[in-house]
Amino acid sequence: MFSSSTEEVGVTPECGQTCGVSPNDRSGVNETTSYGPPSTSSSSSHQSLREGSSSSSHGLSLPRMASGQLHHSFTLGKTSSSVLATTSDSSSLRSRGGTPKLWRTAGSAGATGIHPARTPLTDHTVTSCSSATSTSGASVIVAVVEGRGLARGEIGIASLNLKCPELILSQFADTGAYAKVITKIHILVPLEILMPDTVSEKGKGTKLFNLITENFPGVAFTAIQRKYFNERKGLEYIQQLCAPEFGTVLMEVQAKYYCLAAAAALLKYLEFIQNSVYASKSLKVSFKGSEQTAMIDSASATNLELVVNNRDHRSEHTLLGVLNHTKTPGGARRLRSNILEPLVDVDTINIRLDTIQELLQDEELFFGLKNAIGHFLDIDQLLSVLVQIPKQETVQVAEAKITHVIQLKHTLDLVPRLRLVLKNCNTALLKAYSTSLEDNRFDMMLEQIKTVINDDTTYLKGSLNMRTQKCYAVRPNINEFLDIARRAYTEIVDDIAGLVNQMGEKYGLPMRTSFSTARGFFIQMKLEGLVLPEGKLPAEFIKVTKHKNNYGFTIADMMKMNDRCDEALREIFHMSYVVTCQLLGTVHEHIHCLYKLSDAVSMLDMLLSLANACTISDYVRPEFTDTLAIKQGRHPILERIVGQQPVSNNSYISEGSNFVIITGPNMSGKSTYLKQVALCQIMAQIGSFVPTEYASFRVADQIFTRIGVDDDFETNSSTFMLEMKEMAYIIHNVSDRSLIIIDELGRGTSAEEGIGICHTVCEFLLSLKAFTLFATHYLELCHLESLYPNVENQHMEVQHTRSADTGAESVVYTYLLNRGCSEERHYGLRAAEMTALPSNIIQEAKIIASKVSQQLLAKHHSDPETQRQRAVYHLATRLLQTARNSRLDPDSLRMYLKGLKKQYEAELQAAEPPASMDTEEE
Ligand SMILES: Nc1ncnc2c1ncn2[C@@H]1O[C@H](COP(=O)(O)OP(=O)(O)OP(=O)(O)O)[C@@H](O)[C@H]1O
Repeated sequence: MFSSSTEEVGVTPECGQTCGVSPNDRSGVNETTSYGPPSTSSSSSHQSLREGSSSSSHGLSLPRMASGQLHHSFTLGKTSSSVLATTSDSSSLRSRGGTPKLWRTAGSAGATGIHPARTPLTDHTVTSCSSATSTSGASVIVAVVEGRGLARGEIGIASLNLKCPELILSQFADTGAYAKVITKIHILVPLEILMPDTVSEKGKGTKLFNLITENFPGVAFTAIQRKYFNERKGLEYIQQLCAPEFGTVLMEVQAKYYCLAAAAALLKYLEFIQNSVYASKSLKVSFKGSEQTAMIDSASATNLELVVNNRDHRSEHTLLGVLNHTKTPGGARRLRSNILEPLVDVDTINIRLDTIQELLQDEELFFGLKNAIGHFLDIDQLLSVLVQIPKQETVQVAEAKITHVIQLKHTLDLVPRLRLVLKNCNTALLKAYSTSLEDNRFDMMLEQIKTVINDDTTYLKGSLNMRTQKCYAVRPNINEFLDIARRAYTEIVDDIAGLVNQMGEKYGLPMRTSFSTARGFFIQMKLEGLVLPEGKLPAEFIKVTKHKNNYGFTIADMMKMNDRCDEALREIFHMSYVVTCQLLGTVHEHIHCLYKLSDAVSMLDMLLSLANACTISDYVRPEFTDTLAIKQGRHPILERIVGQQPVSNNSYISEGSNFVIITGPNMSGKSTYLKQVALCQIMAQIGSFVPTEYASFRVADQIFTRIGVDDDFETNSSTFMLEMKEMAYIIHNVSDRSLIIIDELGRGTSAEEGIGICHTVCEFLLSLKAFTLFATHYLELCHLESLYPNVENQHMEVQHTRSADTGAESVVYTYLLNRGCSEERHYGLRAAEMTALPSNIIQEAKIIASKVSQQLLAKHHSDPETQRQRAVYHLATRLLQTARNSRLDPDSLRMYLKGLKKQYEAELQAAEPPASMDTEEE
């Protein structure tokens, strides 16, 4: 069967030379006439390559991490139910039976919560992961360790992306629901999680372990002996592996024992599972505390559909989908991680906004940059493979190495173009990137590469194209045997084209040569208008497949030629590998400048993407003040879904009015409005323009949401428990600079209890300076506005129309937000009227509902505690205003305060029982 990667070579029966592999295409290859003796014996070196000989025999001069670290590869699918004997040296970590002693996996996932199934981490896993957003594309291994005893709650995390050679460390305090750990791991999209084996001793897991296995059921979990979580070893590893330009991280982490311990276990584990080790001084190591970014817990990220759509995981109706116009995998990854962890530093945000503004104003720069960036490959992934030293040398490794050199050349070839585009830019960030790209290491590497690799060798899409590039990558006259092998290869390819010609003529059929990685060369024929001799395919056509509108097949001679072709290629790749290894050895010392390039390309790609989003819809540059003020804000995802501008709304939240209660009937747009505010806030904090006419934000250090899940997939009790857990998390973690979105709290229980919970939660949040938007169906909560000066009631307006024919009333949703509490009553019953419920039931329900609400209202107004609270808050507000505005002299102020005291006493007397005056006297 033909895969979609099947390529047509374009060889027509009359043009056998157009396979793209003709020697005429490669200047110089055919000109080689004298072949001196080989520098190494062709047969012996070839043999050693197959057998996985030591790299030194091929002159591979990349430094190894340490001697004695050439471990055997092993099968990861195997599990061991017991911890093998422990010894300290690394060689003893190797299992005699093939399973290393470093880790253990539980015998049964059910009993312990350990998931024994692990995804083998092979080269294939590394290279086949391409999605930046889905878990299927996961390539990050995370090690997590928690302090014990008094240090419980102190968490150390180390993670390494197999596609990006950056070791990220973090350490922070996290107790209770361990929301920070869970959120951090969610953001990393792990392929595998490592923890010390002590987290699940005797079948009983620690709270953190249970939470992690519950939250990441599809992620492989591996328990590693606790002794490998060794901070001293972690520090040694980092000293050994960290690239010099990131050396300052050592100062940051040297006393952060838990993240160092996690790093030790992670790096030791990676040594075993990957068939390679990281070269010395090659890794980017960074410490990411939680203070530089705003914290968005994973439930909130899900509620707001930041990177995944809740209904359809493949849908692009997410904030990432709206903003993602990136051209490179690195850019997409950066955008995703920024959305999940927006910035908190206003200066950095403004620098990004300046850049976007410049990109929007300067069309030439915008398109120039877009073109330059669009050709870059995944530089992180390239770096990752370049800084790893394979422990085995196989034909695949050799072929991959040549590809990496071609990719490196392709990448470096693009640098001058990028420099040129950035040359005349004005804003700080673009200037900084322009300066950082002036680094002459890029040119030095390219010069060195060009001494060995052909000038026109470049990265191309398509398996045959790349095969050709690899085949002719090394310049002629560098290795005589290579030139001979290439000549042989070219001849075989020409023979194949000739054979297809002959076959076409023999049977009078329109055949053409095709190529796919799986089949090699084969023959293709269009089904359309095909008249077969004797109505069937000739018997010598074998391995026939039918795909779409084509027959694919081969013949015995062609299969033999394919074998000869492969043999010639093996020779070519082997000899090219030796040359490219030597080349990489010489450029290796400069390779770290690619970290700079990767940073520049991913950031520029992300900013271009954000600028691009502004050209699709009308976005404006946000400001940062102490107030959240939005004029005509729109929901960015809804706008994308409906394809036209949704109804826009204003928002205003300030310190003096930091709690907004939003009421309105079902379907009136409350949830949409709440999410819109949070999404605009996040967009602004990643440095994006926002879908409004004007917007000012107060930087939020945390964004919390409590948004109801769909009733149909949660039972009432579990909905309620979830609500309570989410609220508990908010209450424990909220700060004065948080943004909180709460939608329909307390609906998973009785109305009375629901109102009680909402009331108490509101009062707690009202004591903070956090900005809160609280949507509810409990109209009783609107009275908080009269009790607290910082509460403001708003409602979603609806209109009623009556049909002239039937007299039936219907509701028109305006989606407009207005001041005050909703006037709508019993809208739930009105919604029920539209269903098949019998009318007598609805009438009865209306009567009961009206009685209950009258009783509740009367009870509330006569409640002494409510009156006392009202008096206290009136006094507090007046005192606050006086303190702020007063220019009174001391005597007048005293008189004024006495007056206030009398007024307060009078208000208190109206409430029963009388309250003590102690507090007020003070
Ligand atoms: N500003 C808007 N402009 C256009 N359409 C909107 C707007 N806001 C909401 N809608 C539409 O109305 C639908 C219902 O909105 P939403 O779910 O926000 O209502 P709600 O008041 O939260 O309802 P409920 O109380 O039942 O949860 C949305 O799915 C959306 O299609």
